[in-house]
Amino acid sequence: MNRQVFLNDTTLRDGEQAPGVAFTAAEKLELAESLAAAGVPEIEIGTPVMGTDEIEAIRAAVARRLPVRLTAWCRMTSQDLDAAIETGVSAVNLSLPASDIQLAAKLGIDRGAALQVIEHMVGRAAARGLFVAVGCEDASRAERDHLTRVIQTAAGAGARRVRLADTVGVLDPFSTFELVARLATTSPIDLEFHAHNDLGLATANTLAAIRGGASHVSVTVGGLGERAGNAALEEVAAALTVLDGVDTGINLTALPDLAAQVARAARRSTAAIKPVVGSDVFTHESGIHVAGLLKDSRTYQGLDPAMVGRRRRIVIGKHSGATAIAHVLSENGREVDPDLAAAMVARVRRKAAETKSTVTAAQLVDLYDGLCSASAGRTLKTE
Ligand SMILES: CC(=O)SCCNC(=O)CCNC(=O)[C@H](O)C(C)(C)COP(=O)(O)OP(=O)(O)OC[C@H]1O[C@@H](n2cnc3c(N)ncnc32)[C@H](O)[C@@H]1OP(=O)(O)O
Ligand SMILES: O=C(O)CCC(=O)C(=O)O
Repeated sequence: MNRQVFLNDTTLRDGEQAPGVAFTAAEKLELAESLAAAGVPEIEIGTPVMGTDEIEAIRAAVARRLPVRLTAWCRMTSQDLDAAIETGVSAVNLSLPASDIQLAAKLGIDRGAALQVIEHMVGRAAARGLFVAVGCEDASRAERDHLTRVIQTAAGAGARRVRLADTVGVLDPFSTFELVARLATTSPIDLEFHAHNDLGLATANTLAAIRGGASHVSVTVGGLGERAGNAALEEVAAALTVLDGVDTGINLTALPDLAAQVARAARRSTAAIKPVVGSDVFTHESGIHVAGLLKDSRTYQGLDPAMVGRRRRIVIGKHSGATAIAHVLSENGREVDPDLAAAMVARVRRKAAETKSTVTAAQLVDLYDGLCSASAGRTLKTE
């Protein structure tokens, strides 16, 4: 794909909306600095209307003059916009529901009234010299022609971008592509897609949105966010690089540390199998895989760990074969006697099954030395 894609990281806004997550002002600032250092071009920094603490935290981030756009999330109300203006940010995302379900239940207004609110509030924010994005909450369940009218109204009033949110995570990559492609053909301004991961499709939908014409996508570190979270920054950045050759400007090698920093501040652990940043995603145990990898790493490696600042790791366990065992033993000063290889595989398998764990290098050496002694004893007896 030959065009630029911009990541809007919302770890500090939607990420912090994850249950029980509460970043301190200092953590918010440190995370904003790390995100900027990693090359993220835009950060949704928070929700000013939450009160003075949030306003102060955002103000502190603004004062750092980081080389990123800091955007404040606002409902489409004067109260929210005024709070955002107090923070000193240069950009706001003014959000209004787009679906009939949310317009009726939350605000008690219809589509026509929603368009009037957009025209008025976007005009007000733009007149203050702010970069204005309009957030269409629940766009995935909105009537399509209404979305087109929202985009036209927002653009006419001075908005520079419209964000289409799959707020409850009900799109799949096909419906995402269809939605975004349809709107992109007539949109006079940039489109952003904001995914949620309720069905495990956030990253896939984000990639589909980009194919459909979205120039911007919302992401969070580790996918942290409401309910099942958002599209993970590290997954989207790595996938765009590996699959589409798109340079997002993100330093991929910074992602593991960034994920650890967010996990610490969020008091959340990172799953071992979490793509890109999980502890085990570049670790191999299966005999067939290790034997292949040792000949050519491309056999079982779709993402080069070095690309994201990680290293391949080989461990010994229930599924190890003779090649892997010989390899690890050789690294630990033992050259395996070919006559003992099969017996060694059986011993390793038994040990791993008993301990329900991997076999450490020290344990492996012990097992091998024990096997050698037993074998030497048998030889002596037969002589
Ligand atoms: C999908 C998303 O992620 S949306 C973002 C969600 N983020 C948050 O909720 C941030 C944290 N929230 C808060 O701190 C508080 O809810 C506040 C400060 C925003 C509002 O607090 P309160 O005044 O106590 O309102 P409360 O939380 O009870 O209800 C939300 C109100 O916002 C209104 N509202 C919701 N979305 C919008 C919108 N886009 N535009 C205008 N009003 C809206 C609701 O209708 C409701 O109004 P009501 O009290 O008249 O019914
Ligand atoms: O309207 C927006 O800006 C997006 C809000 C959001 O986080 C969502 O709808 O999931």
